[in-house]
Amino acid sequence: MKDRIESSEAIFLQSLIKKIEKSNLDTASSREIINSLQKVFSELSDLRDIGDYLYDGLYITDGNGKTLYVNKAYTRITGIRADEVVGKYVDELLAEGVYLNAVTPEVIKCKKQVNAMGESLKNRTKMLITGIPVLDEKGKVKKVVIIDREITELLQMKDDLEVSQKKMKAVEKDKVKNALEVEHLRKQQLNKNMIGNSLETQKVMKLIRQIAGLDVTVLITGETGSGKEVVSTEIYANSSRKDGPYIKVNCAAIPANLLEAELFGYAKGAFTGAISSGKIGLFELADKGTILLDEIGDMPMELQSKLLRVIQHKEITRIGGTKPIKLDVRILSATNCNLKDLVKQGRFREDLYYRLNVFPIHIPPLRSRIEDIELLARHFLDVYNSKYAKNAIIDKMGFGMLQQYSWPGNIRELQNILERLVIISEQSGNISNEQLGALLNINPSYVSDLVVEEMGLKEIVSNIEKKTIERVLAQCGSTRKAAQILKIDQSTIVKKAKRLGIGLKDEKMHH
Ligand SMILES: Nc1ncnc2c1ncn2[C@@H]1O[C@H](COP(=O)(O)OP(=O)(O)OP(=O)(O)O)[C@@H](O)[C@H]1O
Repeated sequence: MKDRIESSEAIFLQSLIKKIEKSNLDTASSREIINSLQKVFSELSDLRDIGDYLYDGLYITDGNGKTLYVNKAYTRITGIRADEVVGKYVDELLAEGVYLNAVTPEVIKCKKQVNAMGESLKNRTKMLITGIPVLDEKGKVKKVVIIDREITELLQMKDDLEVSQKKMKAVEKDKVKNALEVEHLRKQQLNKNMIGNSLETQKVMKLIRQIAGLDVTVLITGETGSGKEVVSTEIYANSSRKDGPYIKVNCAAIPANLLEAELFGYAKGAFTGAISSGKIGLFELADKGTILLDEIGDMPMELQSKLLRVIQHKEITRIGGTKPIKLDVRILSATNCNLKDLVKQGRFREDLYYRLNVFPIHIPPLRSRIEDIELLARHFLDVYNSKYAKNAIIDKMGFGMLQQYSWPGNIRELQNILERLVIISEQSGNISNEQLGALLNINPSYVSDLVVEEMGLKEIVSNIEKKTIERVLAQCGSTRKAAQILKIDQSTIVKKAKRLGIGLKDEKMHH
């Protein structure tokens, strides 16, 4: 430690001793001088201690760049010990390669404060270097004080900050992307027009157009899967509330004991186990918008009374709450039950039935709007072909079979069957009538009246001939064997194949 200021102390001491020797002083004066020398010593070591307490590195040179002092922090930051530099000129140290560059020469040259960024060659610590000149009364540089501030951590923090800022930006971007996707899906859902060109569907569409804009309560009835939710969405999408919320509640899917809390919410501390802050109900969520109460026939009696009050007073009270909350909600309800029958059986409140049934829309079952079937089937073929990257095709007879089926599950069932057909379809794209028949559980050879009307006997026979020859050829692999099975000449098979457009490529290859 002593080394660090040894040279400057030594010079100072030597000059003092010389002075004592030159001036023949008596012992008392000598003692006095020695006393003051000791005082200076102690002050110097005090200064040294103070320097060692500093957190920043301190490097002091004289006006010629000769290193006089470095503190402990300097060694900590740069990894350079005091004895490696004290007493040496900065130029010397640069030549030795202890430093790659230094600010001291620059400070001496311009006599001004110099700031620079540096990096220790020993331990790669990054630092901010400030060089300050100490000038004498003539303006000459007496000392240069260099302060080294370690900034590795600071730079690391800056890097970390940049990384987290980037992450935050990515999250923000994702949020925007997701919001756009949700909006896109919402629009897609809303724009998903009802498909159907039958007279019955056209009638339903006309009703929707008539009442969508009026704030009337609508009861939508129809068999399961017939499109009640589709109709409800169409009403909402074409109403003045289309920018407000659209809440769908399936009254049959929520257990009866939870339905009340779901619909009306509950107040703070309403019951043990409830969220202490209370819970907003679906009616409140639907404020300024539309609520669809699906499967309304499954609503428990006690809730029916509460719903009636909501409709009459246009306000709700949360469970356990005292304050009624005013609401502006359009109510649409849907059911596949006959509500009138339920009223007769005492399972549905008559007053509520009339309140809900202000405007009824009934959707006929799919089997009674046969004209819609091909259009819907083509639509679902497109949807699932693109979903599964397939090219499934249904021929005229196939459509005939679809029209023949009774569709107890209505459009949902048609949609499911089409999805399964696309999944099992071969690469060639053709869906065989056997496959279709197996899925519908009907005999494929059965020809519907509609097919008869549309195709005529000749085409029906050709069709059956083609399908049969194709199937037998696929089974036995040669025209010769197929001829045996079908009990006709081989040449007839070849001729028919040519006429009906049946490829015999595989067989040629076998020969
Ligand atoms: N006219 C239509 N055009 C296109 N798709 C339709 C049509 N009607 C119904 N669908 C489709 O059929 C499926 C069943 O329709 P939806 O859910 O509206 O029936 P639902 O009567 O509400 O059924 P549930 O009685 O089970 O509640 C849905 O996937 C829907 O998109």
